[in-house]
Amino acid sequence: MKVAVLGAGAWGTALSVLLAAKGIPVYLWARRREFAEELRAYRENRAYLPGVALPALVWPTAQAEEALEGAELALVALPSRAVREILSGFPRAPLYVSATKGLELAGGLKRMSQVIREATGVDRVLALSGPNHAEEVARFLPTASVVAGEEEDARRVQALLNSPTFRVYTSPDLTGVELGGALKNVLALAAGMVDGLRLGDNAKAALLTRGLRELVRLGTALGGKEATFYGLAGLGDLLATCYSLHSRNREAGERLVRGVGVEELLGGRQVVEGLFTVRALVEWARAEGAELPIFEAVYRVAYEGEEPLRALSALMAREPKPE
Ligand SMILES: NC(=O)C1=CN([C@@H]2O[C@H](COP(=O)(O)OP(=O)(O)OC[C@H]3O[C@@H](n4cnc5c(N)ncnc54)[C@H](O)[C@@H]3O)[C@@H](O)[C@H]2O)C=CC1
Ligand SMILES: O=C(CO)COP(=O)(O)O
Repeated sequence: MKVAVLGAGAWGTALSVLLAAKGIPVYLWARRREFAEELRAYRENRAYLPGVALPALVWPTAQAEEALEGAELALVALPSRAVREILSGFPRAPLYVSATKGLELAGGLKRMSQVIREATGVDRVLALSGPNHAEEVARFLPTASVVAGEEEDARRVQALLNSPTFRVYTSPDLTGVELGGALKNVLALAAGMVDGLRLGDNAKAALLTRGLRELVRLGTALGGKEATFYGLAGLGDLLATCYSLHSRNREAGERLVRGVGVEELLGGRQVVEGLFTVRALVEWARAEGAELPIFEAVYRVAYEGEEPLRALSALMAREPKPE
């Protein structure tokens, strides 16, 4: 058994640690040769997941052939904007699991499993998503997650990843599981804005509850199942992200209200997926005429320079209506 993990950021590293702890050899692919060498030398990902030792069974490499040759599956933990380009040029794996949380706008909104399928020509693509901060998973704190896709493959991946500290559920709702993971990142930006503005717990609860409603409305319109959005990959991940000090999306929301520009956040070392997702989503929604007031408000603050308080006041001033 050999697994390739593509992407040596926090999440790819945490998943590698998890698999290695189960005795499974992992080839962890990093984009830069010097970085793969650094990982091998220090046996620690000092840039993205400091303080966690890399087990001997994790072999960092920058060579795609070495990572993928003979691998039974590839776990994709790349930033969403890199998935298509990177996988297009790589040798194929028989089975892919997307651990990336994002959306692409290219001739319509695409989920990461669709991007992987298009880039590789491989149909067997699943998604792994849930309330899963890498910092906690890699330290073996109790965590639950969902692997979604075709039943037999989902069961296989469940058996591969499930461990005493990482409980994996299966789901047939690939669309819903992927959308939950991508859309909650936008609400985490909004949560960070509320935190940064010190608007209080009531405001945050209201925003997230109404945001969840918007997420469910959009997610079901895009083909996800309502129940999925109230499960681990929806509400579960929304809570973990919006109330966490680990979350890069929540933190980016705080930084936006402190006046940090979106270009700086987009160009940062760590990926802030919500900023890419909200851009894809709002461009799509405007073209389609879809109404997404909270997602729109996040977009206007991030990309159109609207004052965050003004955007929130506009939400409060909408026509009163039944819940
Ligand atoms: N960090 C976490 O707790 C979790 C992250 N995820 C998802 O996993 C994906 C990866 O996130 P993290 O591992 O947290 O990233 P990270 O922020 O820790 O690191 C970014 C990684 O992306 C690489 N990178 C940057 N630009 C690239 C490019 N153009 N091509 C290839 N690689 C590039 C960097 O070298 C680095 O390895 C994201 O979609 C994220 O939403 C999902 C669950 C948990
Ligand atoms: O998806 C995550 C936890 O489930 C990580 O969230 P951030 O990308 O905001 O850190």
